[in-house]
Amino acid sequence: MEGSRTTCRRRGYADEESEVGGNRKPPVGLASESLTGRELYCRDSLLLDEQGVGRAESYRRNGGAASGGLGPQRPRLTFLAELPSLELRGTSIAVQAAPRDANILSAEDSLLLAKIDQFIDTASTQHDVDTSLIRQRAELDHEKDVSAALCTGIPFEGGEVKPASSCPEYEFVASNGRNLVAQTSASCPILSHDEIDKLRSAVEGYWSNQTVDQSRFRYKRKGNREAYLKDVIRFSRDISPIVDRLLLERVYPWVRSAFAPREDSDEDELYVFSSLFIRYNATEDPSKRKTGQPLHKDPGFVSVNVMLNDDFEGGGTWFEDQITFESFGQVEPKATCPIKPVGPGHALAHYGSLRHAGSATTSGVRDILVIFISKRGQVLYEVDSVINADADHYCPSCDSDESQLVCRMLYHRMAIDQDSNDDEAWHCLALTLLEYESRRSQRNTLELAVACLEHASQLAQYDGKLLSNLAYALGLFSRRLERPDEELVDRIRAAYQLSVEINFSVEEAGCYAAVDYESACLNFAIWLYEKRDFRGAARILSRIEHRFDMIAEDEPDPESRRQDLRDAMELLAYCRRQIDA
Ligand SMILES: O=C(O)CCC(=O)C(=O)O
Ligand SMILES: [Fe+2]
Repeated sequence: MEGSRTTCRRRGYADEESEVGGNRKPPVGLASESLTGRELYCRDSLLLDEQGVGRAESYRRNGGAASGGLGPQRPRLTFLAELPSLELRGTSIAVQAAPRDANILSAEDSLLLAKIDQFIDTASTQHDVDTSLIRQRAELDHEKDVSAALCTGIPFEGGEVKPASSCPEYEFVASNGRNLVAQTSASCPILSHDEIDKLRSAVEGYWSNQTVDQSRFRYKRKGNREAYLKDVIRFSRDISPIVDRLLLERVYPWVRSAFAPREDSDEDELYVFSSLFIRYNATEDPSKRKTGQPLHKDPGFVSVNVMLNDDFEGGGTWFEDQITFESFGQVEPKATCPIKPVGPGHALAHYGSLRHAGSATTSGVRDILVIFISKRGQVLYEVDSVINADADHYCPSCDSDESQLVCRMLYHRMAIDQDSNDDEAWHCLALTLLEYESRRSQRNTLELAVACLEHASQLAQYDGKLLSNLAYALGLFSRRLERPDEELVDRIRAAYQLSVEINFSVEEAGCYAAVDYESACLNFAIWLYEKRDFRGAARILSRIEHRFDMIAEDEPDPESRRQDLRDAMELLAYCRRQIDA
């Protein structure tokens, strides 16, 4: 749940003034900083931190969902297969589907990884970083996760192979032609009405027993709540048999059948890494901004999302893969319609690594139970998510910012090792390289970062944030060239354009993407302004002209969003004056 990759933090590496057309001055009235505000999205924590909790909890609080591709586990580094080709021409991008179910790299990608390894190797020697400690720590963390899950009393799958009859009937909801989301069939709810009633009243009891609102999710709205399943069980023991039955007789057999043919090993055993009741409450939301979750990946292997009621409007889960290139420019139901289970007691199940969002509940209250299923033996399964969440303080032994950055690079590199199709691992690695580059300019760092971003964009064709960062990095790259060629300029334009359209589609689907959308528009416009394309810049900026009213005070950082919009409006006014002149 929660968290996701929404946050944008201004990064300090874009201090250049415009050099286009000999105009080295910012436009009248526009502070030079605002022109340098090309942001790199960073995927660090969105949620408040707290000490002394197990990782499954701190994960949610820290916004670990922001990150790590925790997809199906695959063997470590294997080589050679085709990755999709990304062609950017004009403003359209033609992409072939990524072969997600193979952890395989082309010779070219292996070469890229070898260069990255060499880079990290040199940097860790320079900064005296002990890379083996990092690996050990990740393994230890995994052991702690499993022990913490054992302590909850929530049952693990066990070794016994269940009869086929115990698996609920289900069908796949095609997502871009691939079988990635399953839903239970109409005749086969996984919870009865009676069970739902018991679970909901246990949660209500748990909540009403809390003297203070303990919710720690930053995206929470007034009236929204969440509760860990394990805490609710501790509060109300009589729901234990319902949970046991749900997991042992329904959820585990379903996840097995749909996503995980059984391997012959204990290590393969499924367990609940974390599970939460979530209440989206649109009736108490004073901002009327509705209530949902921004795009994110989940921790673990497969997520099961159980519907507990249906007397609300809006809501549902929306998957980034529902976007198609054909859908831009038109409101296409397939792209904008979130998926809902067929009724209360029914569920969706999807790979945790499939980026998704909770679409806004527009009226009433929507209750769901989300269950994050992991595999016992996947030592590094959570590496990337936790690193994303904890990147800045994961390595207390690092005594400098640079050595921290080297640690982060290594973490992301480990995540790629584990799942070479983890687009966010490539993306995060690129951002870390860029940050390192901004502190310590070193040959080839920018090139490596761009190559990682390109690679990530082949794996995740519909990631608006990624495309904006790719365009930004390519922009940095092109400034270093004496004469950037047309093709590069076209690529930057196409990536920005696509980022804007994708973020627009995400909003159309009822999901929160405001900061991403506005930043993509602003960054694109700044780039166009630098090219003295005032009309183009004005066209893009006019898309975000009337959005001040959409900012609510309970957003994570309303002031920085307001500042971005102010900058955008100043630039828009300047561009319009240029057009009129
Ligand atoms: O609201 C939804 O359906 C999405 C929930 C979700 O993605 C989560 O809790 O991780
Ligand atoms: Fe989720």
